[in-house]
Amino acid sequence: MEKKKFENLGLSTEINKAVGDMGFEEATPIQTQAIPYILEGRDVIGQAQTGTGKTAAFGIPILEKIDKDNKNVQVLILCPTRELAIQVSEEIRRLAKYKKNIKTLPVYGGQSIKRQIRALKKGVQIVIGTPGRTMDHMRRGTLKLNNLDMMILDEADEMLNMGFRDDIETILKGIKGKRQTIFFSATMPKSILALRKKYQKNPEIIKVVRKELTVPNIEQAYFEVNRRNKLESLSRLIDMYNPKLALVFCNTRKQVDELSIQLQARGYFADSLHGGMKQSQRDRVMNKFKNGTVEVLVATDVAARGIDIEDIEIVFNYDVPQDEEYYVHRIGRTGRAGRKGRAFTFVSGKEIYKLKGIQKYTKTKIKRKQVPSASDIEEIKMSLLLEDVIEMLEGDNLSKEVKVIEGLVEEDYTSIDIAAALLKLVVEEDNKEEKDSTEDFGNTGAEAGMVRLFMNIGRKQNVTPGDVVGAIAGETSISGNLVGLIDIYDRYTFVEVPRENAKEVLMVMKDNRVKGRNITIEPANPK
Ligand SMILES: Nc1ncnc2c1ncn2[C@@H]1O[C@H](COP(=O)(O)OP(=O)(O)OP(=O)(O)O)[C@@H](O)[C@H]1O
Ligand SMILES: [Mg+2]
Repeated sequence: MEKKKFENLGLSTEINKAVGDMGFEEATPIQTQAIPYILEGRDVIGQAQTGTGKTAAFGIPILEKIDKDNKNVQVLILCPTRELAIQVSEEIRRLAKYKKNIKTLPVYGGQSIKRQIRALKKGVQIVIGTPGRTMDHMRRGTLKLNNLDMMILDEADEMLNMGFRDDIETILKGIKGKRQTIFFSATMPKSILALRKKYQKNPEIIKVVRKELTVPNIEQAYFEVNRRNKLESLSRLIDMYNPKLALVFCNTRKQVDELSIQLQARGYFADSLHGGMKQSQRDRVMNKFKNGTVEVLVATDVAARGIDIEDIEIVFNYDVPQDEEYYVHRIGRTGRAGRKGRAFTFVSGKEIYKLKGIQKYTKTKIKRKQVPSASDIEEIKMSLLLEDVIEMLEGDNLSKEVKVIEGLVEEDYTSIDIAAALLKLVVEEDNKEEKDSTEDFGNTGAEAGMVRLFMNIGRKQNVTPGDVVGAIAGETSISGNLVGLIDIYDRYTFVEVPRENAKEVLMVMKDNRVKGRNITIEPANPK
């Protein structure tokens, strides 16, 4: 496919420098094709696979076109989720690093509107917003779009979906005069293309998808599992592949919360992300996921589109997605910018038909695989270990170690026996470590020195976090030290307590002694 050096796209030195800092060597095909048209002022529809740099494909030309002496809003970028608005605005800021006097601002719900209003007043040229909050600002008159030159719909098919369409139309109606309109997405269903006449003039349609809609360097597989075995299957696959980060999609908020609690109880560093959470909580979880404190993020489709986190090595569809497009976007959270990735889908009962539909739509084959047994996992761990050994044999200087082994060989041991003994030691050590960490109160998803205890507070009572804290404090000696309650999800909750007090709190929970304010607390024991 056509690739080009950025220097040959006729861009400013500021942009070329920024792009170099970001480590981009060549423009991707969508960038090569879309940038010249956008610079020309044409309306564009761009479709390219997930993770192929669509953000910079519109970000670069808008930065080149901004009039930096004009402090009014010249560009509006609309995104379907808050996390995506934040991310797109960060990417544009990186691209604008050497462009002086260009101000960008993300505006989204859940963040203080006053702060956004203050920032808008100071003069902003590029606004990146979610539809709801953008409309809110337009109504208040704090976002004026009479100088707008360009409007971009990132994830355009989602934005023009029924759910968002009224908002988008209201926004469009509020914009007067000339305007360049640009749509980008990895999926462009026909129903959306049919709408283009309504919103665009003579658009250039750029399509750089190949035969299949999904990215070829993502290994796609499905597992036929009984609903009851999903959790165990997920745990085994995570243990087997040991991904740096994994993203697990469920279809409902309730399922997200339940699963993330069950994973935490099994000792995984897991957490939830969905639209029912407070924005501050969503931000905290996203940051923890990006820095690796959370390794397994369980999410609804709020995380399906656009999110770009390098270390996501596996995407799981714990539930088969409702829409075929969503399959493409969900699995596209891995295998970005040419990296490899894996996408595993759990299928139970009749869902196999949905999977057939997905394969037809994406024009890809999803292979059937078996969930590994416990002994498979040991074997696979061993072979992964041997891969590391081979890598070391090829790359590292081992002369010091070689000398030690030579000493042993002189004592009449064969090098094969020595290697086997070392392998056994490493595997045993590895298993021991795992056991230690599960005995350590099972679930330590917390910061250093803190332990998270998982509990079942019972479904019947209407309990508040205060009730639980109060109840535990009343029965233990650590009232002052009880640090926090991480929310109540349905009938489950966590407390974070200092490590040295964990045993005491756990004992109280185990004995089921806490009956303060009519609450029964016990350590939960999910299957
Ligand atoms: N020319 C390039 N060379 C290398 N990396 C790039 C290039 N352009 C963009 N990237 C990086 O590739 C990653 C994916 O880019 P981006 O998020 O824009 O993908 P996308 O096409 O919008 O995907 P999605 O459909 O999932 O939204 C980002 O980390 C981005 O910084
Ligand atoms: Mg994108």
